[in-house]
Amino acid sequence: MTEKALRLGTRRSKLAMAQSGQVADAVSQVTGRPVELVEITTFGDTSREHLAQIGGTGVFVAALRDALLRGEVDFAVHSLKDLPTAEHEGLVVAAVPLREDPRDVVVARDARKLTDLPRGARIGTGAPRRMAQLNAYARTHGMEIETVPIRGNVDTRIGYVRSGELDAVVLAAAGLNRVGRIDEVTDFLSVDTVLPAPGQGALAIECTADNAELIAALAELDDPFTRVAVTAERSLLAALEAGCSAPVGALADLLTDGQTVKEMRLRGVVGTTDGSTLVQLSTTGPVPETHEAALAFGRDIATEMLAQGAAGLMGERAH
Ligand SMILES: NCc1[nH]cc(CCC(=O)O)c1CC(=O)O
Repeated sequence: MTEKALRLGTRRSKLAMAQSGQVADAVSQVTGRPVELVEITTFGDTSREHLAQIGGTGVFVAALRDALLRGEVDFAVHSLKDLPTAEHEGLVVAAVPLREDPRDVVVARDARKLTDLPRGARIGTGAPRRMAQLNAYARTHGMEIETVPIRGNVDTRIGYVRSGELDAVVLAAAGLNRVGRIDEVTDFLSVDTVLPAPGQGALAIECTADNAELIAALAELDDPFTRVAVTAERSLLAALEAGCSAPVGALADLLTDGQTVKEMRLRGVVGTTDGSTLVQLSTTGPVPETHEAALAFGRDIATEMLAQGAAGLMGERAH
């Protein structure tokens, strides 16, 4: 006798299907139940407009959440960096699994690294955060680059390089890993060069708040430090009142002394897309032991960033 399958709501994109498939296997293991993928089309999948022009956060997320709240699916998997920072009534993030590589990477023609792209190289990215930091890096390293706004799935974006239309594109390592194309990376960008988006590389497994049994089972897939880190990063983002398409980077990591964990470091950056101005900050402190403490960690650095003029740099975010 087989138990009733759990329904996992997922977008249809290759990346969403890959990460949903991986989570489905893990959930099947901890619950002992089969997991069935239910495809849901989102506004983000059908809109031809640039994400930055759509403006609002979470365009990919809304349809999945509607399906959860209507009871059409039992849980959903989101890329944490695409999840709005505000909590959603009636839903809970039941697990944040261990984060994978948070870095941004370059896929360039002729196996080039960022530093050996030709003068005037055209680099594709739709993210103001990436534009701001790439342009800032170019300015301070005597490079001439042109950032070109693009969007689309991994295949489309890498396609611009293969067709010769662009010299390089910048993507998240985690996404390429999940769709099995990490071998095409020609440069892993140091987070000192490009700080990733808050939550990049991490997933959120969400279900309805009344599903106690599933919440308890999913808790086994939670990685406590990843959750603390992304909570602090997202709190920074929220305190800057910036959305997912804002030019904000943030990354929390652990500072260790040999084997002993000493402190948590949280780095944040915000800038203008032309890279002429960046506000960058880094703070360290005791690893937060509560959700509240993780939120405060992010809020505090955001306050400092605002004091250094961060707000004025985000005026361009809406359109
Ligand atoms: N912006 C879209 C997006 N949302 C999540 C990922 C994959 C990486 C992740 O889960 O953090 C990507 C692709 C990318 O930025 O290259």
